[in-house]
Amino acid sequence: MNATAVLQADHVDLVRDGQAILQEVSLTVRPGEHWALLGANGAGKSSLLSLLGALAHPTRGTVQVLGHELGRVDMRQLRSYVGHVDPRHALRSPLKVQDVVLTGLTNTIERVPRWSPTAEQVATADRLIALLGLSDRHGARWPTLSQGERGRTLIARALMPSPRLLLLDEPATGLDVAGREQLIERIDTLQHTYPELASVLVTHHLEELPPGTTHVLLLRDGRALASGPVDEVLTSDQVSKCFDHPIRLTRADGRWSVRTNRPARP
Ligand SMILES: Nc1ncnc2c1ncn2[C@@H]1O[C@H](COP(=O)(O)OP(=O)(O)OP(=O)(O)O)[C@@H](O)[C@H]1O
Repeated sequence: MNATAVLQADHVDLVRDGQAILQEVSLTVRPGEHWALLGANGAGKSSLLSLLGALAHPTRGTVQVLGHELGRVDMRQLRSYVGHVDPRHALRSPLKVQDVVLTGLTNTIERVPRWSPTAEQVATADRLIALLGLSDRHGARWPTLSQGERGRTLIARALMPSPRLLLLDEPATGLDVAGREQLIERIDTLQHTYPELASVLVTHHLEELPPGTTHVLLLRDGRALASGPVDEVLTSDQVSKCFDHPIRLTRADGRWSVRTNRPARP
């Protein structure tokens, strides 16, 4: 593995029920890099993220997460070093925000009976709650949180064990425009606060890309269409091919927007 890489996938294939979901996908993520996995519905983004988060094994090829090759290490232990933010977080108890964030230390969804955090761990949780803009919701209970507040709580939770890698699976799905903007602002803040942290964010909306995105992998039908620094990969031409639609891509103040590229009217 590349000595400095946080993640390295080499020629990865993933087959499920006889169907090729990923083919020949390679990706190297280094500290401080912020990758976006972009592609249409069904392109294979979440499947790739599940390999990077040590939730599944590749059918062929190798995946190394934090220097450990999947298949040769205890996947459960490896998972505890990766901050994985899954919007389908199945919490049933009405835990307070602070308690939800603290479950990041036990890597469990519910609170572990008879486990209690140290004063230092509680202070870390409070610092992360503030970083994610949730100080005024500190004591609020999970069922009363808005979807945006839940998403930011889960990012704070994922950061509790000081991971070197943060995986974000469609973090802005279902958010209104204010919720989306607050999320992007907080992701921007945390990227500046932890300059060594690497991240991989899955989305199909280019408007949701944080301005700190450094690299992009465009996936189409399970294959990498293009991969590399954001300015080289995010072109109207390549994004049009990725989504199989004529797209005009523009960037302003570090953010992207897309329109259908219609021929000019005579
Ligand atoms: N366990 C599985 N068995 C069979 N097919 C699967 C399985 N998991 C995913 N697939 C298929 O693999 C393809 C890629 O799915 P995946 O969820 O990775 O795509 P995605 O790019 O994340 O899509 P979306 O943007 O809609 O979330 C889809 O066609 C999906 O139906």
